[in-house]
Amino acid sequence: ACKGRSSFSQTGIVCRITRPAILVLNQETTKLIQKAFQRATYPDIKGERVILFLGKVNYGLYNIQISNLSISSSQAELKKDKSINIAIQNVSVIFKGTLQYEYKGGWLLAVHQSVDFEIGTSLDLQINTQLACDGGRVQADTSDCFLSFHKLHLNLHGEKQPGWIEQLFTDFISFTLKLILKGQVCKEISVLANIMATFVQDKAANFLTDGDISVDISLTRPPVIKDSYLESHHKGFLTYKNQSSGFQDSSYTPNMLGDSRMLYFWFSEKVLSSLAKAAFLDKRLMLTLTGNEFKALLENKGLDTTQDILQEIFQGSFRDSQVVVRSLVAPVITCKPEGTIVKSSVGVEIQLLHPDQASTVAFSFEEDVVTVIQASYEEKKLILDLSDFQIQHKSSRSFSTLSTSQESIQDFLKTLTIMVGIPVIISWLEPALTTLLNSKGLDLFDIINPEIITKEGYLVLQMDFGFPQHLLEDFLQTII
Ligand SMILES: CCc1cc(Oc2ccnc(N(Cc3cccc(OC(F)(F)C(F)F)c3)C[C@@H](O)C(F)(F)F)n2)ccc1Cl
Repeated sequence: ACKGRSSFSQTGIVCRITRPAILVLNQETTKLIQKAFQRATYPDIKGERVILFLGKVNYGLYNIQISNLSISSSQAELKKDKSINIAIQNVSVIFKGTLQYEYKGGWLLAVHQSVDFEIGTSLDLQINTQLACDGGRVQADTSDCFLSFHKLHLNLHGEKQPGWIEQLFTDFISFTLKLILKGQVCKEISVLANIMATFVQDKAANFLTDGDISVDISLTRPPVIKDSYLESHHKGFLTYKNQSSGFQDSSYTPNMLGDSRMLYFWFSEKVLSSLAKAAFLDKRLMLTLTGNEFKALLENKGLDTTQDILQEIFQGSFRDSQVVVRSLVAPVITCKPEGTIVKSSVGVEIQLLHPDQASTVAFSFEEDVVTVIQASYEEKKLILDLSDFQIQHKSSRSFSTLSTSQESIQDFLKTLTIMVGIPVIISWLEPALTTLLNSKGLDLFDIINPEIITKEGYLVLQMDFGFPQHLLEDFLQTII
């Protein structure tokens, strides 16, 4: 994935992160930069110089460590078709270590000194991050990384040291130290950036996997960076029991998403349909009600449970029976401005339970159902509203003679499907999907005013968010 031509045609999902989101995410940049400084290792700096009147002096700065680090502020901005530029001001660091030097004094005199030092520095950092695609995964390239030093000041402990040390530090050591700092800190930043990219990729992949069902989120092209947003394009193919099924979808265009909300997710209806298909194949689209639950549902919809037809089907007792509702085919999902349209064929079986005998089917019927659903997400719960429906009676079979006429049976079943069938399926789906999303940790995110919008052929999730502290803590744990 990703090598060569940009294949819009394979894109099933697009994630767009806009400038307002970058500003929120930037709040935590300083923590990551601190981590980079702390992780960096600072090698010893050794050398020898000929010093006037002293001859050849061997010196070395050993065990250089950070003793104090503070960062004042950072800015992040998007550079169209180029990079995410992060500028960090006034990083002030204090390094400590031991300076050792020796030289041959007069003909016998050899001087060997070791003195603790502190080096105070203050610098600015500029990281121009480019996003690329590497084997279908997001890769962050932070090689365009540089430091500019405001000050570099050596402070030697103990009694007054000879002036030539200060000179040596100013002329030479500070130059070497700057090189080392730039090399080590920029290397750590690159390491952290790629650990972060991997972390998000893996978290995202986990988010879109449940049991044998998963969505292939490999990139179909390198992430795109514009002035007001950046976005990644993903296949969105379904993988069920390791069988991947693709689709051709060339419908995404950038103007389908805005840039006023922080986060946008674009889903092709084909992705939704293939998820429904996987759920069907995975035998998830069925639910069983006890006779009493069914009776209670009828009652709270005001249906008369004593009418003949029910008495005949249930043979007088709801108690020893159960109602199995299931999808007979993979539902087909399409998106329209009115909502998400779900076309499916529903089978209902009324089974009589006999003590220590197999249950028998007393009655069964099938209906072709088309429903228009509007989804929303409030208080960390998914809400599915039925905005329209169509029912086509397909067939019904009774395993005992019914006195009621075929005509009125069909009417009754239609009413049953409308009044009970569809509502019970929706009120089962809502918590089931909410539970699934929360099992992935969605409820941990601070999602602000999420909107679920359907248009011709696609669905858009758009939202603002509070910084996912839990995610950063998770991430910082993964890096020692
Ligand atoms: C879970 C959201 C999601 C991630 C996808 O895959 C990836 C893979 C790599 N990077 C991304 N980015 C988008 C993104 C935005 C918000 C959250 C998020 O994941 C997460 F942080 F919530 C994770 F913990 F689940 C991922 C980033 C990509 O757009 C960029 F910026 F790197 F180019 N998405 C594909 C679809 C969906 Cl719905």
